[in-house]
Formats: sequence, C-alpha cells, structure tokens
Amino acid sequence: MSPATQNTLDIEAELQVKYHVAITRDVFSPDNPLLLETVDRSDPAAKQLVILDAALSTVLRERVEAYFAAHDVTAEVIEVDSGEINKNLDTCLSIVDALERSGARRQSNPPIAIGGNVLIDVAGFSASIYRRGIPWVRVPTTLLGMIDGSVSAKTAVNHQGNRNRLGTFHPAMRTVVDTGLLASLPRRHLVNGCGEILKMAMIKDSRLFSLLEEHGPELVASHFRTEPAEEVVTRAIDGMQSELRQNLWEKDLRRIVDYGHTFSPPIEMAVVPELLHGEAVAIDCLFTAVLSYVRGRLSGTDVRRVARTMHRVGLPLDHPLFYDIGMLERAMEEARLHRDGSLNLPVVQEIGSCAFTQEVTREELHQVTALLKELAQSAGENLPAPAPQR
Ligand SMILES: NC(=O)c1ccc[n+]([C@@H]2O[C@H](COP(=O)([O-])OP(=O)(O)OC[C@H]3O[C@@H](n4cnc5c(N)ncnc54)[C@H](O)[C@@H]3O)[C@@H](O)[C@H]2O)c1
Ligand SMILES: O=C(CO)[C@@H](O)[C@H](O)[C@H](O)[C@H](O)COP(=O)(O)O
Ligand SMILES: [Co+2]
Repeated sequence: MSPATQNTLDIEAELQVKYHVAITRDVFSPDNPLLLETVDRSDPAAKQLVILDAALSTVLRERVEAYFAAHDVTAEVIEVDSGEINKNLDTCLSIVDALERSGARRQSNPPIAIGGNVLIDVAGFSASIYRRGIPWVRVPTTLLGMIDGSVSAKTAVNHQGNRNRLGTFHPAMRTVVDTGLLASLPRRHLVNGCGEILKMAMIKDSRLFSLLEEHGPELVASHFRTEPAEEVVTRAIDGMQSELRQNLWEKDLRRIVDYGHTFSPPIEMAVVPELLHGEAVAIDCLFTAVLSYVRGRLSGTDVRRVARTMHRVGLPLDHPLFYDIGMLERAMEEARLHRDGSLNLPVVQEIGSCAFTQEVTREELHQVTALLKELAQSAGENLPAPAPQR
C-alpha cells in the first residue's frame, strides 16, 4: 500500500441474464398468446407501448391494434423511421421521449419493438438507457433480424460515421420470431439476410451452406415459405445462439461470428445506404475466403462454391471499396482497436470450420483484391491460381 492509501475496497458482482426466444406462426393472430404474456391485464388503465417500424405502418399497424383490442388491451403505437440512415441518437431520443410519455415502468408492460433490426437495435438501446434499463420485447420483421439479431444481447446506434459505436448489452426479455412476416419484405432485404446466413454457414455449419447453395434462390423467391426454410432459419439461429451463450458479454474478443465483420464495417458506413449490412458482410466473407485460398488453406473449389452461391442468391460479389488497399488497412486498424489490440480475424479453413489470424500483409491484400476481381467479373466461375508466396 502506498503511504497515501488509507484503505481499499474491491467490489465484484455477477450479472446474470435470462431471455427467451420463441419461434411461432401468426404472431398477430388473436389466438396467439405470446405477445400477451408480458402484458399486465390487472390494470385496465395500463397501455401497451408498441414501437413500430414506420415502413410497416400499412402492413401491420391495424393487425397489431386489432390483436391487443381483441384482448381489451389498449395499444399505443408509435411509428419510427428505420433504415441504416436513421440508426442514430436522434431516433433513440425520440423513442426515449415515447417511453417517458407512456410511463414505461420497470416490470409491467415492457415496450414491444416491431420491425427491422435497425429499429430493434435502436429501440433496445433506448430501453437500456431509459431509467438505466427497462425490460423490452422484440418482434424482428426482417430475415436478418430473425436469424441474427433475434438471439443477440447487443443494442446500438451508429455515431460519427462509425458503425454501432454507441451500444449496450441489454437483451430483450422476449423475442418472437414469425417468418410469416417476411411476406411483405422486399426481395433485396431477403437476399441481405442470406448474407448473414452465409456467414454462419461458412464458419460452423457445412450442412447450412449446402442448403443455401442448393435452395437459396427458391427460398428468396418464396419469401422463405418453401422447403427447407424452416431448417435454414432454425440452423442459423441455433448457430448464433450457441456462439453467443458461451461468450455473451464478449470477454473473449476472439469471436468466430465476427467473420465478415472486419473489412466491411467502415466500407458499409462510407457508402450508406448503398450497401446493406448483410451485403457488405457477404462480400467480406468472400474476400476473406480468397485470403484463405491465397494461403493454401481453402480450396479453389470451395471459394467458387461460395461465390456462385452468392451470385445465384443475388448477393453482390464485390464493391469498389473492397479494392482500396488504404481502406482495407484502415478497416483492419479499426478492427484491432475494437478487439482490444488484436486483429482476431476469423478465417475459414474449410466450409464449416474456421480459425483466427492476427496479420494480413499488404502483399496478401494485393493478391486477394486481384483474385476477387477475376472471381466477381466471372460471377464466381474464374479463380486463377494464387501467385506463389514470397
Ligand atoms: N444486435 C445485433 O446483434 C445485430 C445483429 C445483426 C445485425 N444488426 C444490425 O441490423 C441492422 C440491419 O437490419 P435489417 O437488415 O433488418 O435492416 P432494416 O432494419 O433497415 O430493415 C430493412 C428495411 O426493410 C423494412 N422492413 C422491415 N421489415 C419489413 C417487412 N416485414 N416488410 C416490409 N418492409 C420491412 C425496414 O423498414 C427497412 O426499410 C444493421 O444496422 C446491423 O448492424 C444487429
Ligand atoms: O452484425 C452483427 C451485430 O451488429 C452480428 O452479425 C455479428 O455476429 C457480430 O455481433 C458483429 O461481428 C460484431 O458487431 P459489433 O461489435 O461490431 O457491433
Ligand atoms: Co452482422
């Protein structure tokens, strides 16, 4: 003890969380009880706050209101503009104001967020800072929100051009996934969700990859109504939850679910809204697969399978900024900072398994960009042999 120190105190506590994810059909059918389970029906004056993605106003508002009315619950629906461009503090504060007006309390009638994962991320962030955290419920309405965000504990807004720079760990107490809600989702956003499914498949589930490879285009065309939609959605959710539950607070910053999320974040942010999140992630997945190929760790056949699958589903194979070496190096620098000093770049070894690397040289970046260009221009058909490593 230094002479100036009189006393010391160490405080240690554990934060335990428990949250529930239900996969259902017809979530807004009055017969479906799932969204009533958190409503306090002993207080007839209590209102249920619903934070609805404004893009779903015409599709869902009446159904949501009718659902609660059928059970004599008054729903107060506020509509919030979504899309990456609105994932910011202004949107968060508008939700905080709605929480204040609605008298949101800690335990009863937690607000229900219904919408794309942008709306869900911002609503969750708002719930986590309002009164230092109130419970909340979420109903994702995009494929990406259903297969990825649905089990996540993370909330966030973008800040100063940086993706998810402000955020918290504050999982929704309940999440209800109903793939029937994908009926109105525009095709590009279905494809976008396939970007994160591809990520999950490449890092840990070769069966999921084969399903996407074989059935991806029909799944997108049918809005995930045809076989094997259920297996694809369940496997993707299961892959995510099994990774998250062992490292929910991200004490370990070597995360395989960061695959596709190293080069893409600043590129995605630089061109918002030109590249959607899942599109940027998918290009990064392919880029990093080419890196594995250059290193002799992944076969050319597997890289072509990835590229062809992306092309057939409708995902972009490249973007000009993935050829900008300065941008790629800045992205790695930023990832290192985000991962506390280590790059921790997940690299696929064979489809369905991966490892980590801590360094990518400029020469490798040049080789990868040259090969990616050939691959993208040939829609996944042409992948020349990598130049011998010096
Ligand atoms: N918290 C997490 O762990 C986590 C995980 C993955 C992604 N994310 C975040 O999710 C965001 C992307 O989410 P997204 O892809 O859902 O985008 P999004 O929320 O922008 O939704 C896409 C568009 O579709 C509209 N929409 C949503 N559902 C619809 C439906 N059923 N019918 C018609 N239109 C509908 C939305 O209004 C929006 O315009 C990114 O910001 C990413 O960082 C977070
Ligand atoms: O995009 C997200 C979360 O925003 C997920 O798909 C993904 O699995 C991971 O959580 C991201 O790699 C890390 O996200 P972040 O820490 O950069 O916000
Ligand atoms: Co992601």
